[in-house]
Amino acid sequence: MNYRDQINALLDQQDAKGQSKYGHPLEQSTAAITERLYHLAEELVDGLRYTLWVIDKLERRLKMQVQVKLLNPNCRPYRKYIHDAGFDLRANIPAPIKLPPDGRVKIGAGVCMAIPPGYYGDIRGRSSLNVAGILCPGGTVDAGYTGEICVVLVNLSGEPYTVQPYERIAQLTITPIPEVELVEVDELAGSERGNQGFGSTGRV
Ligand SMILES: O=c1ccn([C@H]2C[C@H](O)[C@@H](COP(=O)(O)OP(=O)(O)OP(=O)(O)O)O2)c(=O)[nH]1
Repeated sequence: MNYRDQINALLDQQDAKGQSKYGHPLEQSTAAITERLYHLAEELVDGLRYTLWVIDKLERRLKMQVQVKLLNPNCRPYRKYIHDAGFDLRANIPAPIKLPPDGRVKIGAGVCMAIPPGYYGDIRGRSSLNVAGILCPGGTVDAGYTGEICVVLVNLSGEPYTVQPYERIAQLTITPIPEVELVEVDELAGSERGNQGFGSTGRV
């Protein structure tokens, strides 16, 4: 019997006017039903909690765990929404840094990560900074690299840019790498594109 049926069965013990069908005084009958309903509600909440706990456990089984060591508690990699591709990396700097036009800088992100074999950390720009002309040329964090992750920024905005302490300056995705073996040959198998590249297909 589901909970709704159990509740209705309890209520059925009283007639439409609230009188007990079994001859118990009204107060006694109502108190007994209310108490039983409280117990049902407790069982329901308990069942719900357990279900959520099991869902969480099952979901964790699907997740790859990556060890993270924070060099600064303000630099925890940040993901605003659970399905975001990247974790934002922050500038681990105690004071603002001025980046002149055309200047470039390497900034520690205050975090080390043990990226598992078969994956790499792909450092990419944030669109908000890209559009402002503060570009991250990208970087590769190899599995096995345990030093501080650093971010390179280049100022192509034409104006000075001040990087603030703990500002989110780039993002890092954890990206799978296919197993690859390079096989040396004298000639590559032919293809339609051949050696045409660098704009050979035109602009439009
Ligand atoms: O933007 C970057 C690029 C690299 N690294 C770290 C992680 C990476 O595993 C290591 C080496 O990077 P990469 O192989 O790109 O540099 P390299 O110039 O080829 O140096 P190495 O001779 O150390 O491989 O430096 C960063 O923290 N940020």
